[in-house]
Amino acid sequence: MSSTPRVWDAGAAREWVAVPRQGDDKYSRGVLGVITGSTPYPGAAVLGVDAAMRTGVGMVRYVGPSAVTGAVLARRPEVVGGVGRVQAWLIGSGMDAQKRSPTLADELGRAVREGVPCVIDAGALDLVGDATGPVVMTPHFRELQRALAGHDSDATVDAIASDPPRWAQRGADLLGVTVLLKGATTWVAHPGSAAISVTDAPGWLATAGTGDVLGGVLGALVATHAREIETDAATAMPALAATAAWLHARAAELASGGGPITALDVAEDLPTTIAALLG
Ligand SMILES: NC(=O)C1=CN([C@@H]2O[C@H](COP(=O)(O)OP(=O)(O)OC[C@H]3O[C@@H](n4cnc5c(N)ncnc54)[C@H](OP(=O)(O)O)[C@@H]3O)[C@@H](O)[C@H]2O)[C@@H](O)CC1
Ligand SMILES: Nc1ncnc2c1ncn2[C@@H]1O[C@H](COP(=O)(O)OP(=O)(O)O)[C@@H](O)[C@H]1O
Repeated sequence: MSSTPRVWDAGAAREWVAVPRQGDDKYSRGVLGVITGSTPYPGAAVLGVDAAMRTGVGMVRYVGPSAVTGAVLARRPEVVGGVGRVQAWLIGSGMDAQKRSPTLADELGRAVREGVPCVIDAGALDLVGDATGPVVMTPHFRELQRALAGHDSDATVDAIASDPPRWAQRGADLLGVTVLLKGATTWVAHPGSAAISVTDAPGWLATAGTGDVLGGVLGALVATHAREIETDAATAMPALAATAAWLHARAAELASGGGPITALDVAEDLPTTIAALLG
């Protein structure tokens, strides 16, 4: 796609944050199903779920091993455990695709084949092609290289790092999904559309777990825009991805104030960031 990339800004982001309408209840606002985390990486589930709830969503249903569910509930008692009806899925953060149990493979397979929008991260990126609903995938450079390995032998980590917008677009075109490519600048690409950039995130964001927080933000935005996605997924999915990256960057800026941050700091500053945006 040769069109000039669009730089996402506050005006654009404001259009894609769902404010509860009078008469809404938790189900009409949207429910996010989450299958993230694992015994080696329980924190990824905690971070993503906390970020999703702080972005604003009717409810989160979490599905995972009992020890990880315990960690999620210890941080967020509002979460409901177990499978149920959802408007979107967030899957893959804090998982290793090489170590997937049959039970987890079954849960992930059912989620991606349900036809609802999916945010696919880290250890579930190999399932992008199995999804039957709209998908936004959220790789960093190494993860995009792995996802494209069977499609384009030129997709090396160095090549992706040297031209992220080109490779985000290539990924979107080859895989037929929205790609949010993480890095110092975040690039969002969708087949046949101009790329979007999200700039000016603080370098302090380069710390463990901030990608898991971004997954939660995006999951909440997707779950609360089911109607818009059903009407026009090609517009909604890239706009929601860019809005998630924009909120994430601004929350990081607020949390940082020029100093170091942790991933949880970013999640904690999401409500204030959203309130300031809605102003
Ligand atoms: N709190 C949580 O639960 C968190 C959970 N997380 C979860 O972890 C999972 C894996 O995510 P990831 O991005 O680390 O995976 P991946 O792309 O395979 O990278 C591995 C590459 O890194 C490199 N490498 C390693 N150490 C290095 C070093 N010291 N210095 C330099 N290089 C080093 C290593 O290189 P090598 O050692 O092989 O040479 C290899 O190339 C994922 O599911 C994510 O969600 C994270 O979000 C964090 C918080
Ligand atoms: N140098 C940087 N400047 C600003 N943001 C960055 C920089 N490096 C990484 N990020 C952002 O930090 C997050 C890191 O996500 P990810 O690589 O998935 O880490 P993790 O797996 O530890 O959560 C992404 O949102 C990415 O865009």
